[in-house]
Amino acid sequence: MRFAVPVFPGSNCDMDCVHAIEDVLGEPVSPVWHQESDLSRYDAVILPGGFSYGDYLRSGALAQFSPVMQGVREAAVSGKLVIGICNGFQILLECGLLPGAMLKNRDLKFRCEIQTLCVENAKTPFTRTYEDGERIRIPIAHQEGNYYCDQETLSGLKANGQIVFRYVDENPNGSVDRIAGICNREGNVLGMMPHPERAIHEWMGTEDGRRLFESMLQYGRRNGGAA
Ligand SMILES: NC(=O)CC[C@H](N)C(=O)O
Repeated sequence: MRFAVPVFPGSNCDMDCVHAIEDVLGEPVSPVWHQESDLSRYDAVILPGGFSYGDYLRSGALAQFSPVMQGVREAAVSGKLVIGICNGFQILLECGLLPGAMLKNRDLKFRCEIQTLCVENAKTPFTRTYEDGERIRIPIAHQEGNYYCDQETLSGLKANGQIVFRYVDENPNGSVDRIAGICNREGNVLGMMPHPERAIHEWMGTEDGRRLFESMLQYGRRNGGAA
């Protein structure tokens, strides 16, 4: 399974994502500069965290116009797996591949710490090796992770099983309904604020992120390489 990691000016978790795929899966993975627009040779896309375009205007607001987002849209529409982590999630919201918006953290502070999450839907291609209701520990690191959507959108997310992760012990950023990660209706596009790529080795303090990448590979293989 071939993974692409788009790199925007200001991305800073791109190589962590590349290492996660190499270390956990041993699958081919390439950083792709944001000016490329053709991602057709890849089976899955990981939009990494960071501060694309310096978070100017709003996090992810400018990155949505990078040429590589054309390739990301095509991958999403064709059913390939697309995951946005932190700034990647913010970009997916800005470009409309996922519903809702991100506000500044309720306390206006950058929060960088391990959080306990509940896996709310273990049937997605990204969570199939977890259990429904399982508690996992994954770090967050953001200042604009206060997920917001209106009541109608929230009802739709709940009804369709699109809430994939929720914060458990506390709500670190003030997100609606303690949301930490959501997917699209089809389930092939996931956005999450916590960083699974920072949770893949014991020395990182938690290895609970490994199974997310393993889930993607398992799903991709069952679907003939391409997800
Ligand atoms: N690690 C990240 O991707 C966090 C950066 C993000 N732009 C923020 O809201 O702070």
